Amino acid sequence: MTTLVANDLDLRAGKRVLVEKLDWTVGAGQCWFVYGRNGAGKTTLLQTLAGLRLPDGGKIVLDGRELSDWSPLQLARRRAYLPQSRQDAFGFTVFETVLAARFPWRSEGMWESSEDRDVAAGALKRMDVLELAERDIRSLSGGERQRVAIAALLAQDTPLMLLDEPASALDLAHQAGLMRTVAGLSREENRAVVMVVHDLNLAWGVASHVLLLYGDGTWEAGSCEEMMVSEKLSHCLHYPVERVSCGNRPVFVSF
Ligand SMILES: Nc1ncnc2c1ncn2[C@@H]1O[C@H](COP(=O)(O)OP(=O)(O)OP(=O)(O)O)[C@@H](O)[C@H]1O
Repeated sequence: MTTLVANDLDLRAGKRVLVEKLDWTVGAGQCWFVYGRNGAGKTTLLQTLAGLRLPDGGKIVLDGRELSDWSPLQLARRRAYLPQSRQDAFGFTVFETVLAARFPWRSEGMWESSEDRDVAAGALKRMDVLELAERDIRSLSGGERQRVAIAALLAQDTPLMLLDEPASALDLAHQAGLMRTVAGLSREENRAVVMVVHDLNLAWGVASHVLLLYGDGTWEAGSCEEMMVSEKLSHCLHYPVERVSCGNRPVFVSF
């Protein structure tokens, strides 16, 4: 059962305080959405949670051990991180790209096992890109490339998943499919998920919790029901957001 704890966490960028004294726990089976306007510090937070950047104060503890005490290999088996953007310098195939995410699990030598190949193929299928397996990664559209990147994250098969704007390049149907996948990962597979998304309507029904970053160091964290209310969202996004009812679910609108 994985647990990620931010303890008195400070994040800064130059002279700006992005996050101050964040005390926050992400548990197995929880799905956290992180909201904030551009520059609020969402990516900085995810990079810090992934262990790719040191905190400016406080600490992050994963499964009882401070993040900086984990070896890169141990960490790669515990958490997967989807960055906001990526560049492909080499002409690997889609399948090779996803297979590379299995590297932390290769027990002996450099060669992948049949299990690694099965997991990679399963992740590609789950993201609806299996038919692209033999294509040069550089030939994909933006949305296809994004789905392959998410497949690589799934293939890494970690109890903690950190995703930075995974839905940004996806069409409506694939956004919905991604949200179903994420909901399944947290609810059925008991993974801990932290996700940055700008679309408020994608969160409902998928997120169990929401972290609001107000951009001046302050923050609020709580259940989806508590956090996703007009007043808090409008304050967080510096733009009026109305929560209205549509059938039996709320919809978030702004003009
Ligand atoms: N090396 C740096 N020096 C100064 N400022 C920086 C540096 N790196 C990041 N920043 C600033 O830190 C702030 C937070 O950046 P971050 O990428 O975390 O924001 P974000 O909430 O993810 O934004 P977006 O929604 O645009 O992706 C931004 O204002 C950014 O310009």
